[in-house]
Amino acid sequence: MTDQILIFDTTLRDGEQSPGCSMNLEEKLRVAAQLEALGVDIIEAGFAIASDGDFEAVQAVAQQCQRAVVASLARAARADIERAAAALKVAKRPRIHTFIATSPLHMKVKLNKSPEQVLESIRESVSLARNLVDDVEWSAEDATRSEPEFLARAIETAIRAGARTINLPDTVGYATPETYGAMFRDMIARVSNADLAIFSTHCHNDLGLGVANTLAAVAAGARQVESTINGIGERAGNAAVEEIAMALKVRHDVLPWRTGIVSTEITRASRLISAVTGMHVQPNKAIVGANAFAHESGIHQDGMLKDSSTYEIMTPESVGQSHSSLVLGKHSGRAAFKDKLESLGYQLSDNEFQDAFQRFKALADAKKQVFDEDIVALVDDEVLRGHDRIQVTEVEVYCGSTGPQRAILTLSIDGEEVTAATKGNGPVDALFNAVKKLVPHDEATLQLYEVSAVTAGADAQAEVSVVLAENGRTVRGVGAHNDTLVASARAYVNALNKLVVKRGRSALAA
Ligand SMILES: CC(=O)SCCNC(=O)CCNC(=O)[C@H](O)C(C)(C)COP(=O)(O)OP(=O)(O)OC[C@H]1O[C@@H](n2cnc3c(N)ncnc32)[C@H](O)[C@@H]1OP(=O)(O)O
Ligand SMILES: CC(C)C(=O)C(=O)O
Repeated sequence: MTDQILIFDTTLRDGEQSPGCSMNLEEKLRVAAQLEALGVDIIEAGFAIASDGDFEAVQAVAQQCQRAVVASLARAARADIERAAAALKVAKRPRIHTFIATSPLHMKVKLNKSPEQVLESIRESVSLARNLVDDVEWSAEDATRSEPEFLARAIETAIRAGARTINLPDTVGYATPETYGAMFRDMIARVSNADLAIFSTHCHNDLGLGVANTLAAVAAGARQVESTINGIGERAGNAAVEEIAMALKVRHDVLPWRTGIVSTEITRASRLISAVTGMHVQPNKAIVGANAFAHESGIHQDGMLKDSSTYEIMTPESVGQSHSSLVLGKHSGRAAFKDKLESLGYQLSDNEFQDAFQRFKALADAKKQVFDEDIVALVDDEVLRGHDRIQVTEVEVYCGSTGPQRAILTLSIDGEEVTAATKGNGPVDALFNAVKKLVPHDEATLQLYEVSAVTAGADAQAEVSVVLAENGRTVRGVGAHNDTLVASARAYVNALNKLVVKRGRSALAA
């Protein structure tokens, strides 16, 4: 038995059955082009009878595809099969994929047919399809809830009628790896003409087992797998092609099968599907999630900096991503912080580094994500005020709709702490009055007070600029903090320090 697994991509058919994921013709053509670049073997382009739009899409994809087989789905009904054949007329390699349910529940309740009538439908539909195209796939819908005895008879009938691919879907995601693998082993052994067909998997993710079930079926002899990009599909979705392909690649030691998937095209395919369907990939999704190659915790980041194989079982490049990322947050340690500072062009002394790290940890505690701009603001702020004689130690502000607003400010002046409580017309005014009370500078006037956010988000750091003028001297102070008022106090005091320097080294008062 070959070790090559055919990849049947049904993003354009079952994937499109995800609520809200309809794609227009132009989008389907772009997706089909990317699926060919990705190296899938069969593209299920749609369900030709479903609508004129679906017919046109199947036809256009069939016309465009150069290498992949193009399939259309069809019920066990003459009109469906003839419509599929018509849409596929222009295909280089057409396939009709016809299906009917084989479980007692579906046959009785949904189809209102006896098992014998279903067998007759299989005979008729597959024969008709075979008269129209050479390549016919037959699916036993709800195979995993079908009686094994009857399922085997149905498969035998489909193969005898000319189907060369037999798909045994877990339509409602009910199987487990053990039961799904056992079903394939059982059918391949039991069906007398099984050797004439390729057996195929089609797994839904209702219990989150789609990929595990697919791999179990491959181990049991399936040689085609049906899946979708990003795992989109009816209800909880289908098995994700990128997960299957990478599992086979990364764990080839225990999963000794190959696919034609060009893994470096995976990320491009995933992003295209997200863009055209508007269905975003969850960040922690395997292979293609935004966090799949992102590391936040210090111990992992330290390991990654020493050797990426400590915490990555595949490289981001192997799935088409440019690099891993070390995301700075409250779990990060010194190694990652130092690496980030170096990449931003900073060379700090040991003391400066330790101070900056303390402040980074405090910021990370208060903020969900620390961006590069935050680090720049934080370090610049630290370096700027490192030698200031007047430092902001503590800020407390009481504000609200009923004034006057009040501030309690503690400054350290040449190492000595002093505190003042003041009122003002607004919290910033109250704060600046406190500075004036602690370090009188009556001749200085505030020329500018400006606040901007360092990054996006309600928890962004504020960067404040203050310009003070005194007797023809103008100085600008800046301050950054995730509390705008603390940033304001720092900016004002930074400007004041510069004024003191301009006055002459020892003169705190004008
Ligand atoms: C497991 C799967 O994913 S199967 C694919 C599911 N995908 C889709 O259904 C998307 C496209 N579907 C459609 O556009 C429409 O359902 C159509 C055009 C196929 C059919 O539309 P309608 O004729 O209005 O029928 P409707 O959808 O209401 O009901 C389905 C009919 O198909 C019958 N049917 C279901 N499966 C099959 C089958 N494999 N073979 C034959 N008949 C079937 C049902 O018994 C029902 O027949 P009834 O009307 O005599 O009771
Ligand atoms: C039509 C078949 C292949 C299907 O989509 C399913 O059973 O889930």
